[in-house]
Amino acid sequence: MASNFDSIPIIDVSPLLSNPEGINMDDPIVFQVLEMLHAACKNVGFFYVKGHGISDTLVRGVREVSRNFFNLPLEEKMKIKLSSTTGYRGYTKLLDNKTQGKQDMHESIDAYKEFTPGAYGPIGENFEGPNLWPAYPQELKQMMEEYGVALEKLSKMITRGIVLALGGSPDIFEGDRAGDSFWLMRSIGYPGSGGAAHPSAIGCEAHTDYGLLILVNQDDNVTALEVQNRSGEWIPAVPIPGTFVCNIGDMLKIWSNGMYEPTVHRVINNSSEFRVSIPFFYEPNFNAVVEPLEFYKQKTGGGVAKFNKVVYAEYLINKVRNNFVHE
Ligand SMILES: N=C(N)NCCCC[C@H](N)C(=O)O
Ligand SMILES: O=C(O)CCC(=O)C(=O)O
Ligand SMILES: [Fe+2]
Repeated sequence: MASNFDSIPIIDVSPLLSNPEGINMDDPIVFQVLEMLHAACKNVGFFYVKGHGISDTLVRGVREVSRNFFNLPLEEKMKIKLSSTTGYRGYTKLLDNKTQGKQDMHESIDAYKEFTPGAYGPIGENFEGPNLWPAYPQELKQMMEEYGVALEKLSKMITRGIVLALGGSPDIFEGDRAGDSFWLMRSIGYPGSGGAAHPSAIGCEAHTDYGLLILVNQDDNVTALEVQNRSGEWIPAVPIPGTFVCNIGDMLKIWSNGMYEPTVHRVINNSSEFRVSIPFFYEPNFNAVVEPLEFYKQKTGGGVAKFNKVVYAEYLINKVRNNFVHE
């Protein structure tokens, strides 16, 4: 559970990425990184990731190109409108996103992992693609696709680090669990309070995220993401250039039998600037059956499962059906 943290730790993950053969547990520097990952997941549920190896050009580029898209006239943006008939892929205008039943002061483009129609059975039909990309800026599709590949790899390595920290098998989340992650990436635009929004409008209502691990690529010049500690105080995730803000999701709580719990967070853009952020949601496989793992049951609660199992696709569709004002 979140402690009374007053800041969000910064973790340099480069030692986890430097060995192409895998993570070298005998390296004392690696060991230190793993300890930090465990402590951050356990006490805060959030940490900054630096030393991730993803080029600044790509990280800034996807934000700039997304910003150029959000600057287009609404009519143009609505050409790629998200609905229940587009597999929940595409653009959603201001106030049409809902979090915890409240309308959010943000607009977004959602892109999920693409899959062959039929591959996930009847429930999978809800999410059948393809992703919808705009004609302008024409480079958005290619940049986001490159970004998705890079972020999936990074998420996988951080997830391995979290498991290794307690001495688990590094591939515990591979295969049927998250080896074929049904990831989502969202480009999000939050108007400044001088713009379309009224002052202090909630950009994204307080919530936890659904999946395994989330990496947020946020603008450098606006502080808007806030993370709640145990006393209920909101701790700002002040942008640190060159980092991602990483947090854990609901499914990691179940898999880890409560060792790690997601932390409530929200977004309020009180600045006069339009803010862009791009969370990458690293999720279980679409059809994953998520239940407390033996390894974590031994580490928590004396081998007893504290949570019932969940089929990720069912959990997801129940959430997503309530995420939009219009379909
Ligand atoms: N597949 C996933 N993870 N979707 C999460 C999107 C976030 C929706 C919204 N902010 C909410 O939290 O309700
Ligand atoms: O924009 C952000 O910084 C985070 C957004 C978020 O929490 C979400 O979309 O789940
Ligand atoms: Fe979130």
